[in-house]
Amino acid sequence: MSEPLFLGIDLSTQQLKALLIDEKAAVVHDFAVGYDKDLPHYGTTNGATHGPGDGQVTSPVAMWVEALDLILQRMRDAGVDFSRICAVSGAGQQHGSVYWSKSAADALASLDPSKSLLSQLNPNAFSIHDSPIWQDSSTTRECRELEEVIGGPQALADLTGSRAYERFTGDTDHEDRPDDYGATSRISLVSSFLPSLFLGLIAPIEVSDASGMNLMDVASCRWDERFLRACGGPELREKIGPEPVLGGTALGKVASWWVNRWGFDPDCLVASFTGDNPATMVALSTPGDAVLSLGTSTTFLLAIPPSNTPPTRFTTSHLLAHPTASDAHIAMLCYKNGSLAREKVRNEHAGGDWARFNDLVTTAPPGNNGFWGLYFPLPEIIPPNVTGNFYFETQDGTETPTQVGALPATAHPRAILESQLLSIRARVTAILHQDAPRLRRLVLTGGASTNPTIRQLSADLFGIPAYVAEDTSEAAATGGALLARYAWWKSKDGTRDSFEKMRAGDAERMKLVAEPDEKITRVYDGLVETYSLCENFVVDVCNRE
Ligand SMILES: Nc1ncnc2c1ncn2[C@@H]1O[C@H](COP(=O)(O)OP(=O)(O)O)[C@@H](O)[C@H]1O
Ligand SMILES: O=C(CO)[C@@H](O)[C@H](O)COP(=O)(O)O
Repeated sequence: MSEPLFLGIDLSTQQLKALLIDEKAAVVHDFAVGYDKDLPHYGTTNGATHGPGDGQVTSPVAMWVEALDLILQRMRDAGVDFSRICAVSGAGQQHGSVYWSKSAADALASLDPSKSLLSQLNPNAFSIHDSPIWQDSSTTRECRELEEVIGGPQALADLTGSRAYERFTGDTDHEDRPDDYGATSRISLVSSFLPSLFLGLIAPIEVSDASGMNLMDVASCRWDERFLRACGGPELREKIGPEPVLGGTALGKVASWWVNRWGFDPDCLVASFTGDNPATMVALSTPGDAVLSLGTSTTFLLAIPPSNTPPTRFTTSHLLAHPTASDAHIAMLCYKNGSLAREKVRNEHAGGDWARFNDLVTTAPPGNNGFWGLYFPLPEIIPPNVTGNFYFETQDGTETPTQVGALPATAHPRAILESQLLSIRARVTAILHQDAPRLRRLVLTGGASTNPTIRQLSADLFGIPAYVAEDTSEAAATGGALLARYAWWKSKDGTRDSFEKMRAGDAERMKLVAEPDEKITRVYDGLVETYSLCENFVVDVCNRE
C-alpha cells in the first residue's frame, strides 16, 4: 500500500495554493494558481475588485471555484495520485464570506463528475457573486452601530475578542441589497466554503475563523444571539448554520464527484478548514515563538496558552479562539498595508526589482539617516482607517520628527520596512500574555519571508533570531495539511486527542535565517518612541480630515 498523503488547500488573497504532506509532515508537492495571472478574465487586481462603493473590496466567488478546478488539473498533470490522499483540510483568507442561494444544497449534493465545479455551481448556487473580503473598509457605520448596541468597543472586544472592524463578517453591509440577502440560504466563511465543495454539503464554520466575525462569544466558542440579532436580524441565526467546530474536526468523506472525476479514495476524510492565520499557527508555532506572516497582509501572531488568568481583550488587537485547543487563544495584530505597499515602494523607487530594493535598504544605516515614511495606500487597520503617505525627518539630532513633503528617492525602501516593523514592536509588549514564555524566536512566513534583507531587518529590529520553515514559505497551506492529518490520525483510534501528541514524533523543520545584531537592536530600541510620535501625527491629521 502506498504511503498516505494529506492535502492542505489555502485560498488566500492573491492565490489558491495546494500542498501535500506525507505522514511525517514532509512537504511532497505544492501547487498554486494566481488569480490575476492564471484567471485574468475576472479582471482582479491582486485577487480583488475595488468598488463600486467607497471602500468596498470583493472577489468573484466564481474565480475561487475556477481556481479550484484549475489547481486539481495542475495536480493531475503533475502526476499526483489522488487516491493516496487520506484527508483534506485547509485555510482561507479570514473574514471573507460566501453567500449560497436556496438551490445551493441541491447543486452541491448532485455534482456530475463529467462537469467542472464552475459549470455546475456558477451562477445559480450563489446569491451574491462578489464576496466581500478582508480588505473591505466600507462598513464603518455598521461597526459603530454594533458597538453601540453592545455597550462600546471594549464591551464588544471583551465578548467577541475584537472591537468592531470594517472587515469583520458580522459587520458586512446587507442593507443596500435586501433581495440578495433574502435569497441567501446559508453564509459561509472562505474557510467553510472550501470544505463544502469537498463534502457536497454546506460545512459548519470553524471556531478560530469564527472569531473574525464579531458574532461568536470567544470564551464559549458559541454564536451569541445578541450579535446575530444586531448584525443580521432574526434570520442570520439560520443562515450562519450550526455552532462552530474546532479545526481538524472530521466532517465527513469526500462527495462522489471527487471520487469519480479525480480518483479520490471514497474514504478520504474532509476536515474543517480554518483561517489562514490560525492555520499558520498550527504549522509554525511552538511556545516562545512569535510568528510574523508577510503575505498580502502583515500579521503578527502569538499563541496564548491555556491559563487561569483569561487573556486580556484589547481594542487594538484581536483575540482568536485557538483552532485545535479549546482552552487556548491566539493574539493577532493585522495590517492591511503589507506586501502591496512594499511592492508599490519597490515599483516607484527601485525599478520594480526586489534586488535593487534590498540594495537601497542595506546601503542606509539602521534609523535611515533620520528619514521616516509611513505608507498607507489602503485604509489601514492599525491605526484604524488612516490613508496616504506621510514623511518625517529627525535630522537635527533630536528624536522629535518634523513632517516633510518628500524623502530622497533612495530612502523609501528602508523607511517602509522600518515603519512597518516598528509599528508592531511598539505593540508587542502589550499583547504578550503574562504567562507567556519569553520570546525566543521570530518565525517568518508568507511571500516576503523569502527576502533575505527583510529577514535580517526583522531579526535586528525585534532582537530575536529569525527562522523560516525549511521546505516551504506556505505556512497556511501546511497548517491545513496538518489539520487533515490530525483528523485522519484521530479517526484511527478514538483515544487519540491532542494535536501536540500527533506532532510529538515529527522532526522540527525550521532553519535559522538571521541572527540579531545587538548594537542594531539597541538603535531600534531607541526609535520606537519616535515611530509612535510619527504615527500619532498621522492619526491626528487623518482624524481632522
Ligand atoms: N523577494 C520578495 N521580497 C519581498 N516581497 C516578496 C518577495 N517575493 C514575494 N513577495 C511578496 O509576497 C506577496 C505574496 O505573498 P503570499 O504569501 O503569496 O500572499 P497571499 O497568501 O496573501 O496571497 C506579494 O504581494 C509580494 O509582494
Ligand atoms: O484580515 C486578515 C486577518 O485578520 C488577513 O490576514 C487575511 O486573513 C488575509 O491574509 P493573507 O492573504 O494576507 O495571508
